[in-house]
Amino acid sequence: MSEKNLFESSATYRMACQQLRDVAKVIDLEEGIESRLMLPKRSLVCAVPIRMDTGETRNFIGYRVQHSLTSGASKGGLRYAPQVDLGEVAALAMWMSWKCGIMNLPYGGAKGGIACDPVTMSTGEKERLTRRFTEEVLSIIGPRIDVMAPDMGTDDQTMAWIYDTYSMKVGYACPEIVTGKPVELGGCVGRREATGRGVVYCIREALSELNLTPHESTAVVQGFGNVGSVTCDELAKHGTKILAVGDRYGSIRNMTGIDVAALARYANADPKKSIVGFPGAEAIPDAELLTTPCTVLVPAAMERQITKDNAANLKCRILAEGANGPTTPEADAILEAAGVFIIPDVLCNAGGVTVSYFEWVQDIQQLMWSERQVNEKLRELMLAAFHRVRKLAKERNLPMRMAALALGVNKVALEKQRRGLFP
Ligand SMILES: NC(=O)C1=CN([C@@H]2O[C@H](COP(=O)(O)OP(=O)(O)OC[C@H]3O[C@@H](n4cnc5c(N)ncnc54)[C@H](O)[C@@H]3O)[C@@H](O)[C@H]2O)C=CC1
Ligand SMILES: O=C(O)CCC(=O)C(=O)O
Repeated sequence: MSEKNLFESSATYRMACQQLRDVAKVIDLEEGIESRLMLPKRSLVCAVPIRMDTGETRNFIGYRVQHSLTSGASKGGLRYAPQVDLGEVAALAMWMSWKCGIMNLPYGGAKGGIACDPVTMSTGEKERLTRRFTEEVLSIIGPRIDVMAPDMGTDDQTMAWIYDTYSMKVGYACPEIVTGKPVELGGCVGRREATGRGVVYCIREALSELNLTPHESTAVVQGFGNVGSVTCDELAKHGTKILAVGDRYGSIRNMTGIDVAALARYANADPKKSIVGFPGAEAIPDAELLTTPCTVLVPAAMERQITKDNAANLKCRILAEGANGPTTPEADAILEAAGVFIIPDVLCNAGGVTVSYFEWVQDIQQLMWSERQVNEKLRELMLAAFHRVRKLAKERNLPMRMAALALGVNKVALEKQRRGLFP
C-alpha cells in the first residue's frame, strides 16, 4: 500500500502491517485482499466528556476500530491506558481478526480504547467515562455487530456498565452485548482466568516438545494484571518456579522462586495493584527483567517490549506472548536465529477470546455451562490450535509466528473470496 493513511503514525500499526506483508508472501495472498486487510473496515473516534469528581469537565478521546466483519460480529477488548491512539487500536483490531481465524471462531476482529489513566481515576469517574463512551459507540455495536470485552485497564465491572447502558437503550436486558461480565450478570465462569490458562496450555505443549517438564522449568513474567497474574498462578500450580515479575512501576526478582499467592495478596492490597516493594523478592532495574535467565519468558503487558535493542540479550528457551504485539519483527528475526521457541500472541493469548465466545453463545442460548465444561472445552480448542500451527510450521519450515498468521489471514481471505471479495 503506497498512500499514507490515518493509522501509520503508530509504530504498533506499522508493525502489524509488516507482519501482514511478510505472511502475504508466504500464503501468496492476492494483492487486492492484502491492501484491504491493511486497513480496518471502519473506525470511530469520539470525544468522551465527563464530569470529574472535582467538578471540572474533562474530555477524553475514545476509539473503536472494527478490522473485519466478514466472519461474523467483530470481537475484541476495550483498553484504558494513557498511550492509546488510533493506530494502536487499529493494530490490535487487526490481530484480533487473525486470532479469531486461528481459533476458528465466527468473529472478525475489533478493539477499542480510551486514552486515560484508570489508576488515577475514581470508580465514579470510570463509570461515567464508560457509560458515555458506550453512548458514543452505540451506532456501531450490537450482539451481532461488535461485542466488547476487557483488555488492559478494564475489567468485569467495566463490562457491567456497558451492558447496563446498552440494555437501557434497547429496552431489555441484553447480556450478549459484552463478554467478560460478572458471572452474576451472565458472565462465563472461567473467563477472568481464561487468557492466562490458555497461555499455560501452550507453554506446557512447548515444554513437552523440548523434552522439559514444568517442574524443572523457571519463568519470568512481565505484567501482573489479569494475564500476568493468572499465568504466574497456573505456572506455579504446575510446579514452575517464578523467578522475576515486573509491572508498570518496577521489577522484582528472587532466584529461589517467588511465592505467587503471597505476591497476589500483596498486589491486590495496593491501590495501584503493584508488585513493587513485595518483601519476598529484591527490586531490580526494569531492563534486567526480560534478560533474567529462565526457561520461559512471558511478556504480559505492552506492545513492542522486545526489540532489536534487547532481543539478543534474552536468555529463555521459550517466549510465550501473553501480551499482544510484545515482539517487533526485527527482534523476531534475532530470536528465531537464536533458536528460541516463540509461541506468538495470536495463538498464545487466544484463550480469552475463546471463552468470550463461550460466554456469548451461552447468553444467546440463555443457558449456562459449568466451569468444568468451560475449562475442558478451552483446553481442547487451545491444544488443537497449537498443534494446527505447529504442524504447518513443520510442514512448511516456517517460524511459529508466520505459521499462525498464515492460518489466521488465510481464513479471513478465503471467507472474503467466497463471499465475493470485499464485504
Ligand atoms: N485481558 C485479556 O483477556 C487479554 C489481554 N491480552 C493482552 O495482555 C496484555 C495485558 O493485559 P491485561 O493483563 O488484561 O491488562 P491489565 O491492565 O490487567 O494488566 C496490565 C499489567 O501490565 C503492567 N504494565 C503496564 N505497562 C507496563 C510497562 N510499560 N512495563 C511493564 N509492565 C507494564 C501493569 O502494571 C499491569 O501489571 C495486553 O497486551 C492485552 O492486550 C490479550 C488477550 C486477552
Ligand atoms: O475476549 C475478547 O473478546 C477479546 C480479548 C482481547 O481483547 C484479546 O484477545 O486481545
